[in-house]
Formats: sequence, C-alpha cells, structure tokens
Amino acid sequence: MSREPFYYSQEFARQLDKEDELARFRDEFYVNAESIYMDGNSLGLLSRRAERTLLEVVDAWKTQGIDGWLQGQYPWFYLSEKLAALSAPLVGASEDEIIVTGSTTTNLHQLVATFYKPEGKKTKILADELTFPSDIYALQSQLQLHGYDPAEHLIQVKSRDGRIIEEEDIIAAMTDEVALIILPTVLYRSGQLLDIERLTAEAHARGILIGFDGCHSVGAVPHHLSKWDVDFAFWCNYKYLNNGPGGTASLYVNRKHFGRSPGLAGWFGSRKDKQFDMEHQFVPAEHAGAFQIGTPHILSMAPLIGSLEMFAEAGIEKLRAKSLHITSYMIDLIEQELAGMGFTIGNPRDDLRRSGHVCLEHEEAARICKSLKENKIVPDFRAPNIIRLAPVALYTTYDEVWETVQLLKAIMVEKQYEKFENTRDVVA
Ligand SMILES: Cc1ncc(COP(=O)(O)O)c(C=O)c1O
Ligand SMILES: Nc1c(O)cccc1C(=O)C[C@H](N)C(=O)O
Repeated sequence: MSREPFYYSQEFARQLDKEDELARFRDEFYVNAESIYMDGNSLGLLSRRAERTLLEVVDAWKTQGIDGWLQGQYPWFYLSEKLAALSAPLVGASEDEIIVTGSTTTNLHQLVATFYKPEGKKTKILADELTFPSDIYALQSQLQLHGYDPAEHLIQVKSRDGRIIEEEDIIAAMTDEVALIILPTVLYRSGQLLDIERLTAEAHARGILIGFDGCHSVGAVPHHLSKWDVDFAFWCNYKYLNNGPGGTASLYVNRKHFGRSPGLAGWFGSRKDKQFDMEHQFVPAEHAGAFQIGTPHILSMAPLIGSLEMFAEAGIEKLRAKSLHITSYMIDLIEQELAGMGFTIGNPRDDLRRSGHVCLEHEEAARICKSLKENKIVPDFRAPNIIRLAPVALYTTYDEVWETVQLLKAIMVEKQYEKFENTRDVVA
C-alpha cells in the first residue's frame, strides 16, 4: 500500500495524532500517564465502558442473586449468545456461528475433540513449528487420547527462517494422511498473518478440515470466516478486545457443521429450552452454543459487553487501517533512528502478511526490555531475541511511538541495558 511519507520529528507525530479519526477512543481507556503501554497484543487495557459493564453485572449479582440469570440488563443465561452477536462483525460470521465461552486452550480441546476423527490412513494433525506452545500441548494430548504417538502423528511445518511459515510449505504438507489442520491466523512472535482464505481452500480441496487460532488477529484484523468457509476457529478476548486477564474466550463453528456432536459435552451446550428439564439425554443447541460445556464465566465476560460496543462504533476496517499505519510509522522510525544498533525487523513488511504488532529482534532483547520497563515503556519479550511492540489502534498515539523509539535510542546509545541480565522474567 503506498502511503504519504513519514517525517522524523515529534511535531510530525503530533500532527498525525491530530488527524487520527480514532483518537477520541483513547480517553475511554485507563491509560497510565506515567508510562507508555506497548503490550496490548498480550493484555489489552481496561476501558471505562468495560469497567462499567463489569460493575453492572456485579451489581446484578448483588441486588438480584439467582434471578440475574434471567433478569436485569444483561441476563446471564443469554450473555454468551449476546456477546457472540456483538463479536460477529469482527470475524465475519453469523451470530449463531459464535459462542463466547471457556478459554482459548479449552476451546481448542473442545474443537479437536469434535472435529478430529481419524479414519483409515487419515490420522495425522498438521500444525506448525512456530505456533503458541499451549496449542501444541493440546494437540499432543488429544492425539494421546486417541492412542497415537504425537511424535509420529503431529506434523509441524518447519519455518525456513525461524520467523515465518510459508503458505507453500503448509500446502505441501497437506497429504492424504492429514485429518485435521490447526494453524494460527497470526504467529505470536513474528506477527506474520497467514492467508486464511487460501489455506482453507487448499485444505478443502484435499478433503481436510481446518481450524484457526485467532488470538493475535481478532480485534486487530478483519476476518471473513464464513465467506472463507473456515471450519472452526477459537480466540481469546483479552488481547486486542480488552476483556481483562483470563477473560472468557470465543469459538466459531461454521454452520455447515451444526448438528455435529460436541466432543466434550456439558449441560450449557444444551438447547436453552431443554437445559432445565435436567434429563440425562443431552439435547445440544442447534448452533455454536452446543460447544459450551459448563456454566459460563459471567464475571469474566462482563467487560466484553462494554468493550465490544467500542469496536462497533470504531469499525474493524478503520481500526485495521490505523493499525497498519501506526505500525508502519513505528517500523520506519526504528529503521531511521536505530540503524546500525543491531536491530532487525522480524515481522513481514507486506500489509497483507502482518498483524498488529512490531517484532523487533536483537541479541540483547531480554535486557533491552528490562531497560525499556525502567524507562516506563511496557513491551514484552519473547525468547530468544524478540521485543514485541504493539501500538494499538484504539489507544496508542503516534506521539507515544515517537517517544518509545527515542527512549530505545537513548537506551542503546547510553548502553543502559548493560546493567541488567539478558534473561527473561518469570512472566515475560
Ligand atoms: C496464539 C495463542 N494461542 C493460545 C494461547 C493460550 O491462551 P489461554 O491461556 O487463554 O488458553 C495464547 C495466549 O496465551 C496465544 O497467544
Ligand atoms: N495469557 C497470558 C498470561 O496468562 C500471562 C501472560 C501473557 C499471556 C499471553 O497471553 C501471552 C500471549 N499469548 C503471547 O502471545 O505471548
């Protein structure tokens, strides 16, 4: 995408902030005036609206007790479905194809338990070697539950450069032994955005089901899961969607799979009108709600009500446009200001192949991150050598990007990082 050139001055950054049509949303967040937050790709900030809806739900509990399930502003019995409807525009699905439930990892377990049906020589699961470890642990344990050795039955597509997984290599690994494919939409370290539509079409052409982990794309990148015919997907809501630490996650099941028995059944997967019949014959919901298991984590999804209102107002296309622009600005500034200091941009440069964070590689990354924190910048570190920086479209300013890069420059020029050990913290 061609863009107006960037100029290297703080005035220019401030001018970009004046022109930013999403700038008004920043005031809705609890932004710490003392620091610059660049970690919204790991844990998004709290907004006033999310806080308000959380407190409203707490108040319903306080004042209504058990009646909160059916009464009050957000009856809890229907909250997973209500939030699904609010999430639908972000992922390009019908509201009944989504349900807000569980955690990323438990949703993956549910979906693999549902969709992994080894048969004949089709027994393998295809993933990649750079994906988030929790997904691999889940896949390994699911294979073991079927009596298979993951060393043989889990195929992890290799990266050619340690950063990116080439779509060609994934497609080449889609052999007739593969029963199921699980891939991230975005690789959590390099920020590579995979071509979801192409991979889905290639999988289907070979009769393979495919599901995606959308943790690092939902809320930052528009999706068209139904149009692309993705079989299923799952994602957390605590990164770009600002639902709070450990906040309830989501899953998507393509409507063509409605009616499939959930691999892991539980009473909240029941048809709503049947659930309280308390029969021992499970009657699953006729939509993605069937894949819920137990009682929804109401307090952990309440912030999402307020948060998703903001996404509806801002619009995911506009958020993506700002995200691409502000991350380009950051990359450009890094290249200009930090040249010759040992940094490498590890994310793809093409807008179609990158997501919402900048991946900055350096052999001293762990201690540069500690130094950034001492300078009141919040990045995160991913071993062995990555500093992730996420200027988030809803609340990060261009001026903060400018400040971050200037502080990084001072840290390098003054060798401030040398006083720290080059090792990660317990939670990096
Ligand atoms: C891509 C990806 N998948 C899975 C997870 C695990 O999510 P959870 O701990 O919410 O199950 C995370 C983050 O922790 C992630 O970034
Ligand atoms: N889930 C997290 C947690 O419980 C503590 C700290 C970080 C996280 C994360 O989400 C990390 C994130 N998935 C990542 O991309 O690395």
